[in-house]
Amino acid sequence: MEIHQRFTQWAMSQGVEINGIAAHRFPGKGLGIIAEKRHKAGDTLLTVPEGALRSVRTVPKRISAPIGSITVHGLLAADLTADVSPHRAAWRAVLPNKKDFGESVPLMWDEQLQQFLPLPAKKLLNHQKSKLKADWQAVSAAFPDFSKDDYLYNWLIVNTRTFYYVPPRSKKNLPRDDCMALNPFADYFNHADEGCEVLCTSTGYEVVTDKPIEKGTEVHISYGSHSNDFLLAEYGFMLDENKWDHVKLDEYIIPMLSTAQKEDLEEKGFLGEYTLDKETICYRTEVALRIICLPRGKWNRFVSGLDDGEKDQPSVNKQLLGILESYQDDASKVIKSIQSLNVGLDCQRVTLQRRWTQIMNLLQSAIQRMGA
Ligand SMILES: C[S@@+](CC[C@H](N)C(=O)[O-])C[C@H]1O[C@@H](n2cnc3c(N)ncnc32)[C@H](O)[C@@H]1O
Repeated sequence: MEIHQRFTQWAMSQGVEINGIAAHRFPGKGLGIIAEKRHKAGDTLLTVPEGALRSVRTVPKRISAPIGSITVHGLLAADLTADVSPHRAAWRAVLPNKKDFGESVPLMWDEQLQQFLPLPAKKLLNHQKSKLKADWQAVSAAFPDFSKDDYLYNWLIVNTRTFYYVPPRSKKNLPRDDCMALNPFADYFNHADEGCEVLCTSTGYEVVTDKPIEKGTEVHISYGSHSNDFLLAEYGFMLDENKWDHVKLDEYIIPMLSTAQKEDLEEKGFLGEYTLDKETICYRTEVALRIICLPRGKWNRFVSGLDDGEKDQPSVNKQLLGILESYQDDASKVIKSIQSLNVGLDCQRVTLQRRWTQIMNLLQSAIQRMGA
């Protein structure tokens, strides 16, 4: 852990204040943060001053000027790729390596394996691919000596380690995707579905405990209310216990709708985003299923709140059950296909199977709740 001690010293020299926590290796998670003493709820564990962040404001002109217009993500990745400064060597030394990303992040997987990601993860992946392509086009034109491999590595560093950040006194409204900064030492924190509070103030960041934490246990923050498909596509991991996990039923419901039904749903703002979580199906799904199985007048009364829909619930449930069962059949076929695949790494195929098993479990719980 010598490199971590060196980095910790360096971070403190940049004004970072660390209270009773340290970097620690956790199996299956890389590095994370461990409590070195007992903390009570409301304790400030970490303060990172504005001046220690790496953001759009700290990118030198010699990097930004030749590139011109580009996302903040793409620019920070270019800045990291060019960075050989001894000043930040201690920080570079504690970052994950290319092999870590190669195993975990779907963007690095064989395309044949990527095809087996659940649709929401695949959509995020496609978005990443087009963002990366545009960023690399702009950066490689300005810096033809950069290796694509190094740029991709740094692009993933930015993707997996930045915090939401709006530079103070920004004149223009940055798009959400561009609000990001690298945050030394804070970027050691791993994610859980609930974690310490991360406060972004005008002077920097603070991490404050949300509950008492025992000495020797891992301390988490929450990267957001993310499903496992999101965590997998964006960060290359999934949680076993994730209260925000859900599956989308759009692939099954939308093809069942006629053009007129889609138009009606669109007009009322209910087309798509049909979600099943650990406890319920969402109201949007109820509305879509009812347009399929009820006469138009009844559907209108339900949507306008004149009918609570109780009497028609059995027909809706029957419709839903059929959908959940065919989704289950498909998921079990996907798992079998992954088992017979010969591409990619074992750990990647295991991750995919784990995700599809989680999906099967979500579907099974919903079926059981319906009393089927
Ligand atoms: C901000 S970094 C956290 C520090 C990182 N673990 C490291 O080794 O440097 C985010 C990355 O940590 C890993 N990670 C975060 N939370 C995790 C968790 N609960 N389980 C497994 N890996 C996790 C993922 O690889 C993710 O892309």
